[in-house]
Amino acid sequence: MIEVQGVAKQFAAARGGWRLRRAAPVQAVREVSFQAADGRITGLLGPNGAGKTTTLRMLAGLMTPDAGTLTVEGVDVARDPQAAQARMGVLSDARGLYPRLTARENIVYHGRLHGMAREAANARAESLAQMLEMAPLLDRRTEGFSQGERMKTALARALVHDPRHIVLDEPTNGLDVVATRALRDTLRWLRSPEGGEKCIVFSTHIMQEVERLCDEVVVVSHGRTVAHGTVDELLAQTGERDFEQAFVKLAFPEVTS
Ligand SMILES: Nc1ncnc2c1ncn2[C@@H]1O[C@H](COP(=O)(O)OP(=O)(O)OP(=O)(O)O)[C@@H](O)[C@H]1O
Repeated sequence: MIEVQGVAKQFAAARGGWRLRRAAPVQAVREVSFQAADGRITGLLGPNGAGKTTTLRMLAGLMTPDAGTLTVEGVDVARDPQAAQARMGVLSDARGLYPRLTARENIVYHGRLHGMAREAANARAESLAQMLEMAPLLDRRTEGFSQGERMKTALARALVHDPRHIVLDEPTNGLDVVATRALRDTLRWLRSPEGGEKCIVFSTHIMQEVERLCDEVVVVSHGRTVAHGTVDELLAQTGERDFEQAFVKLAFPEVTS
């Protein structure tokens, strides 16, 4: 279970050009709260700039919140980032692969960072490659990989230590329809009892992604959680039949009221 309670994050924004005056700080996240249960796929849905990536970076322990708490299986991410990271697989927006290493080396290296023995990490890389249909890629250097190949490698790397919690930032970005379907199938399997009933959180601004995949939806707008529920609950709450219309009502009340 992942719990995010009242998190906030501000960035100091520097003004560019020859005028080195200070610009107003950016309040990227104002008050985001949600719970994500095991065996469920929870989607963080919001427009561009809503604060999704910043929230997931705080959850991954890559930056500390100014306020609020984030816990993974009860472990406070800010207090004990290593223990929280051991329980989490993170696919960040920047896939961040080492281009000179092969896909296998990228995956095994990550497993080693999580304390796995080389043989165990290698065996896991092989089984993940089968599951993600990327076996032919395993021994190629990742330099020059396509978006889809990069995503699969990064996902295998995130899953190498068999984490109970999986956090993905816009995982379908740049993927074609076949790769997107394969990713959806993988996430559904990871949610199932056979796949280990993982707790899966992912961010997106794609409505169809949420309708097809999510058990729970957290709508984030202007740095705040503005709604949380199943797709059907959000439709009922807004009195809409079309989810895109419901989302616009929830995320941009100033436009629709
Ligand atoms: N390092 C940073 N420095 C300054 N401002 C930042 C920084 N990171 C994010 N922001 C700002 O914080 C706000 C929220 O950004 P964030 O990337 O979290 O949104 P998002 O919901 O993921 O958007 P998108 O869907 O476009 O990726 C934006 O206005 C962004 O410009």
